[in-house]
Amino acid sequence: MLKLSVNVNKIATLRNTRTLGIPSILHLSRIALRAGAEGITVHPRPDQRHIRASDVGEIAAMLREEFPTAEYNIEGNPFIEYVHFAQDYRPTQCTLVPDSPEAFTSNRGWDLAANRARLGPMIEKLKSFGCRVSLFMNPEPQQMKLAAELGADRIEFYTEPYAAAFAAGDPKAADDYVAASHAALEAGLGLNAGHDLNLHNLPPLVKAIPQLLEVSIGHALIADALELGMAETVRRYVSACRS
Ligand SMILES: CC(=O)[C@@H](O)[C@H](O)COP(=O)(O)O
Ligand SMILES: NCC(=O)COP(=O)(O)O
Repeated sequence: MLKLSVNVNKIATLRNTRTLGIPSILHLSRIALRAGAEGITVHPRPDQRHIRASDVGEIAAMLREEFPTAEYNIEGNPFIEYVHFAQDYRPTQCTLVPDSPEAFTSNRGWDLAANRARLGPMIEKLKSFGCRVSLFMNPEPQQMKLAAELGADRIEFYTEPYAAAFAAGDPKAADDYVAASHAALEAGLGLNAGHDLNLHNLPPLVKAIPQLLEVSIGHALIADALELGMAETVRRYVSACRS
């Protein structure tokens, strides 16, 4: 069954504009998990623009104590601090992403041939911590065999191009992903997907690639949560104004 991992980066983005601790990442993660999400994803970036080092540990402790079957997915370029996160908190899954520290958001998958000397030992180290390792990848069938040879358990398709093509009405939006999924499955890899997935583009992707194991969704999900919660919230504030 396809699992949903809720990416809470954007909750931290809002929280970080004040020093009040609201919205609370822990509280909203609990709500997400109680509503049926199977996991929580964070992407702590070196500049701590959203998720802070302290969040990574606090979420790990909360999941361990309150939701022991939930999956914890930590994404990032495996610089030294990332490795410490994996070693200290033992997430279910390490998703390795090749983004530069100053990148606006994740914007590409790995070039495995160019990074094999770094990734091979890194994957081995992360797996020695008991973590599943997933590589963030463009839908490129020719790279899948090497992903498996480097020791990855899964790949996560970088779905921004799919989301953009879908939004533009391209009927072939998922075709490259389907081709790459065949190569990945053939190589023995599990399949995840993420980036710019939303309520509209997710169902056709799942239909095209029924073998998907996990999607991690943040930006659109948090935006939808604001929209779907706005009317009730305003009703309560109006009522508070009249009380
Ligand atoms: C790895 C990935 O696809 C990302 O979507 C990422 O986790 C989002 O990061 P930001 O929230 O920093 O844009
Ligand atoms: N791995 C993708 C992710 O965690 C969330 O991406 P987005 O939904 O914030 O674009």
